[in-house]
Amino acid sequence: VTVEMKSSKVAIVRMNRPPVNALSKDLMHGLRRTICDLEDNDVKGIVLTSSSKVFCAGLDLAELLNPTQEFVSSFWKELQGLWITLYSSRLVTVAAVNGAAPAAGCMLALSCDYRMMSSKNVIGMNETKFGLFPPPWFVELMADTVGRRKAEMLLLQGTLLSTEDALACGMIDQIVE
Ligand SMILES: CCCCC/C=C\C/C=C\C=C\CC(=O)SCCNC(=O)CCNC(=O)[C@H](O)C(C)(C)COP(=O)(O)OP(=O)(O)OC[C@H]1O[C@@H](n2cnc3c(N)ncnc32)[C@H](O)[C@@H]1OP(=O)(O)O
Repeated sequence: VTVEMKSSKVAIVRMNRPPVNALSKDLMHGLRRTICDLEDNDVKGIVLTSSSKVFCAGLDLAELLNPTQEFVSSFWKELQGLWITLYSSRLVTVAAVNGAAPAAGCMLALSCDYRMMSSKNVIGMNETKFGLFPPPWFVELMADTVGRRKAEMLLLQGTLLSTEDALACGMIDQIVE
């Protein structure tokens, strides 16, 4: 995770884990630590973005291949901790979604106060496409953002929306070129 101060009050927080910013336990820990440190340093707002062409590919599936029970438990704790920290942060949080944002990548964006996204990208929770259903707090984030019925349809079908469709249903707030 890298931090660039745009002024004394606003920080650009970039996920920097090539190639796709898959959320490993370490990346989630780094993001949470960074947000907490900025909160402690009188910063007012952050822009969460990526230093590569993918915003965030969701959970690191490689790390979740044959994990120990202990690892799964600590991974899960880190994921919940990151979500709680970002969602409940006192900072004004803006997601600058500058690449694909599937699954937990979408969760990160929806946990922010405002979402801008570049065109020709995709965002959504596609978990059902690989036989899983998103955790309840992902579901609530989606329902709070686009409405319960729309969320139900998107989640059941594991839809990844284009930038334009995401704007149309309120999943994002602005398209930025
Ligand atoms: C703690 C226990 C948890 C258990 C879970 C149980 C319950 C919860 C239920 C579900 C929760 C799920 C949340 C998730 O986030 S799951 C992750 C879902 N993510 C995806 O489906 C995205 C998959 N990736 C893509 O679609 C594309 O890679 C992407 C559009 C992001 C980028 O495309 P691009 O063409 O640029 O790059 P690729 O060539 O496809 O990939 C490059 C490289 O990166 C690897 N990779 C991609 N995504 C992941 C990933 N999520 N985790 C790990 N690695 C990933 C890909 O394999 C390539 O590797 P290599 O071939 O170059 O070695």
